[in-house]
Parts: sequence; C-alpha cells; structure tokens
Amino acid sequence: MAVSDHVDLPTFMEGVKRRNPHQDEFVQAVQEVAEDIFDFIADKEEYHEQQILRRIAEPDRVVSFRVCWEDDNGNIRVQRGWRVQNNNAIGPYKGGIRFHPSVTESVLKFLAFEQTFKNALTGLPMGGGKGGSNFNPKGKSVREIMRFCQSFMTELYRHIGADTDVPAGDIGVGGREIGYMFGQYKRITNQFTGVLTGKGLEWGGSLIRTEATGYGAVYFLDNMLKHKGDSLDGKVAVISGSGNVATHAAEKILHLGGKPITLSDSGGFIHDPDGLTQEKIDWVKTHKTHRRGRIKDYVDAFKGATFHEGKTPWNVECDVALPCATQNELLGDDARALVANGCIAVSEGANMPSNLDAVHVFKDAKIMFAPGKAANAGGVAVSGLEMSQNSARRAWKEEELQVLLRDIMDGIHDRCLTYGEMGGGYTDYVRGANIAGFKKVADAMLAFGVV
Ligand SMILES: NC(=O)C1=CN([C@@H]2O[C@H](COP(=O)(O)OP(=O)(O)OC[C@H]3O[C@@H](n4cnc5c(N)ncnc54)[C@H](O)[C@@H]3O)[C@@H](O)[C@H]2O)C=CC1
Ligand SMILES: O=C(O)CCC(=O)C(=O)O
Repeated sequence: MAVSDHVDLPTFMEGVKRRNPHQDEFVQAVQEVAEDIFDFIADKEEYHEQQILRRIAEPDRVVSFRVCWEDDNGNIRVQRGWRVQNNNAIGPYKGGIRFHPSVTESVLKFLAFEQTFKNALTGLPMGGGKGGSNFNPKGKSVREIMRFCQSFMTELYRHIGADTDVPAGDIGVGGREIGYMFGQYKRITNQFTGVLTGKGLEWGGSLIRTEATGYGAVYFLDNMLKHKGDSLDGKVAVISGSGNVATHAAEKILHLGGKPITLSDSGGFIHDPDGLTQEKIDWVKTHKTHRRGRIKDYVDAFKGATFHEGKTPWNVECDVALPCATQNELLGDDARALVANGCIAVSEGANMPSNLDAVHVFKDAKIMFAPGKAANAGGVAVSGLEMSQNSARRAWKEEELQVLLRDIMDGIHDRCLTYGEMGGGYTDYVRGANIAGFKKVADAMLAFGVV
C-alpha cells in the first residue's frame, strides 16, 4: 500500500476536511461519493496506488477573479467570480455558471466535483467544471445584468474555449445571461465558437436544451418506476423550485400522466391540490422568467392554491418527490416525513438537494432514490449534443434530440443498475451512479499516468 491517506474512509475524509477548511458543501459531496468508492476499490490496488479518488477530489485548478461593474446609480460594485476546473480526463471541462449570493468557492467546488461524475455517466466526452459569482441578480435592471455578465466574461474568456472548458447556465443564469456572455466572448476574441451552451436557437443553441434537465429528471423517475413494474400514471408529485428545472419537471410529470401539486422559491411553497395544468405551468414560467416575480403570486392567479411562507413542501403527502431548487434543501426530517407519508421515489432535479442524513434515510427505507448526478444529467447531456452540433456546424431536429435525450437517460439508468443492484429487488442508485461515474474517469486517469 502506498504512503497516503487513501487507506480507509475515515482517514481519507480527515484529509479532505484538513485540506479544505470551512468548505462544508465540498466535503459533503466528497463524503457521499467516497462512502461507495472505498467499498468498490477495496480489492483494486491500482486505484489506491495511483491515489485516483484523492486526485479527483482535488480540482485541476480553481480560478478566482474580481468582477467590477457599475450599477444604474453610477456606483462601482465589486463581486468575486470563480471557475473551478475539476477534471478533464474524459473531455473538456463542462458545467454551468451560477449567479447567487450564496455562491462560495466551496459551493462551486462541490458542484464541479459532482459534475465530473455526472458528465461521465452521460456517456459523452465531457470533463467536470463549474463557475459563478456571489452576484445577486434579484432586483437588478436588465442593463445591470448585462454589464455584470460582460465584466464577468472579460476575465473568464482567457480560461475557457470550445475544446478547453465550455460553461453553460445554472441558478440565476438563463438564456439572457448566456447571450450577454457569449456576445462579450465573441467581441473579445473575434471568434464564433461553441464556447458556451444554452445559447439561443438563432446563434448556435440546441433545441430542447431548455427543457432537458427537468424532462430528464422525470425520465429517470419513470425508468425507476418501470424497473419496479410501476408507472407515473396517476402519481402525485411534490416539486420544489420554480425555475428552469422545476417547471420543466412539472411539465413532463403532466405529460406522463402524473399530477404535480407544489412549487417553491426561497420565500415558501405553493400547494395546488387540483394539480398544476400546462396553463398554470406556463404562467409560472412567464412570471419567473419575464416578470421576475415570486411564487406566492400564484395563489392570486389560481383559486384553490395556498401559499406556505418560509416552508418547504416535503410534508405534503405525495407518491413521488422532485427537489429542483438548490443544495441541502431537503434535510433528514424532511426525508423521514416523505417516507412516513408514503413517498415511493425521489428524483433529484437539483444538485445535492438532499443532505447526507436525508440520503441515508432514503437508503435505509429502500425507496427509489435517484441522486442529482444521475437524475439531472439530461441538461448537460443536451449541452454535449449542442457542442457536437456546433463542431459539425449543424442543427439537429427536435425529434432526433428527444430520442437522444431519452436514450441517454436510459443509458444512465442502466449504468446505475450495473453497480447499484443490491439483491432482493433493491437498487442503490447512489452507489450505482457513484461507481459508474468514478470508474470511467478513473480508468482514463490510469491511462494517462501520474499527471
Ligand atoms: N439548469 C440546468 O440545466 C441544470 C440545473 N441543475 C440544478 O437545478 C437546480 C435549479 O437550477 P435552475 O432551475 O436551473 O435554476 P433557476 O435559477 O432557473 O431556478 C432556481 C430555483 O430555485 C429557487 N431557489 C434558489 N435558492 C433557493 C432556496 N434557498 N430555497 C428555495 N428555493 C430556492 C429559486 O427561487 C428558483 O425557483 C440547481 O441546483 C442547479 O444546479 C442541475 C442540472 C442542470
Ligand atoms: O449544461 C451544462 O453544461 C451544465 C449543466 C449543469 O450545470 C449541471 O448539470 O449542473
């Protein structure tokens, strides 16, 4: 055995904590993966010798930079920006950009680490990265958003490229922000390349990228239910969030015969016992994306719904649950409430929405539980397809892309089964996703030697 802290899980995690002080989210993400990987590599000396997990849990680089911009009143504002390039063993770094006041280096490191496994699971050649800023887009004018995006890209552009690192959207970064950043990249470099995904359809974007994460999370849920001989038909779904992922998850639940009854934002959640219809979901999309409003306004627009201030929806009775807002929004007690109320399956649309306690509750109860790195990979998968279309200077038809997305989500489900089938009809999807993702990246790293 090589001299290392790669000896057993507690020693390994002590090292991770020591090297990453005050980075709780990052430590949490590594712990969740390491719990499964240590078991898997117990008899695989090469992975130990080559310190593969230790190397994946140390980003290739973390770039941190100042972002200065001028607000509408002429004040100079200063934010911090980052790009975490975690691992490019199987392809260019790939992962979104998040603008939210809660963004820290720890949050972006956890997201880039998760992204490395997620991207491997898609079967496409993409490494893992993530970036963002503690900039708060809430209440900012369109011009302020534009100036911030331009300033952010003025620094970021030197670290990215179509074959180097390809960012996309995430919380607080949608089509509008991608437009401003792409415009600035093009202006600085004088190049029109596939350097960002989630672009507008007129300028190199892919059909179904907007829908892909939410739709994919529901396809994964559907696959888990089918694997048990069940279906989404008639299932009541509790969903958190009201952004891109949440609204498209609600829409796909509806398409597949289920009944979504909640949505939320940081102010609280709405409960609509009659169920969200397409008309109601479209209203939420417009309200959030164009009016930039709050979810509580839903109850003024639609009778019968109630708003629960400051609360999350996990105590509402349901068959299936989709956390689609943000990290650590579903805690141990929430998981216990879901299980006690008869929830049979959880599909994470968000990244790491369930904390470790909640993950253990779901595993112990042996309900179907799809971790974000498997369930929400549809978005980055279609980003990968956008990269292919950009390289080939082509635009594929919607029908082709729909088939590819479904196919990729089926493939991820199969990969989870390969390593997650525990016997007695129970599949541990966390273990399946962690090991399948790890193995692909690890084997590529072994091929490269010590770099
Ligand atoms: N957009 C994408 O393609 C992908 C997104 N994700 C993940 O999905 C989650 C949601 O992202 P998007 O829908 O894209 O972002 P978004 O900006 O469109 O929506 C975020 C939603 O989360 C809510 N939210 C934020 N902080 C919250 C808090 N503290 N409590 C309750 N609600 C809160 C916001 O109100 C909003 O409804 C994130 O975890 C993101 O990393 C994962 C894969 C791909
Ligand atoms: O489409 C992408 O590149 C990024 C998606 C993303 O940020 C994620 O999967 O969490």
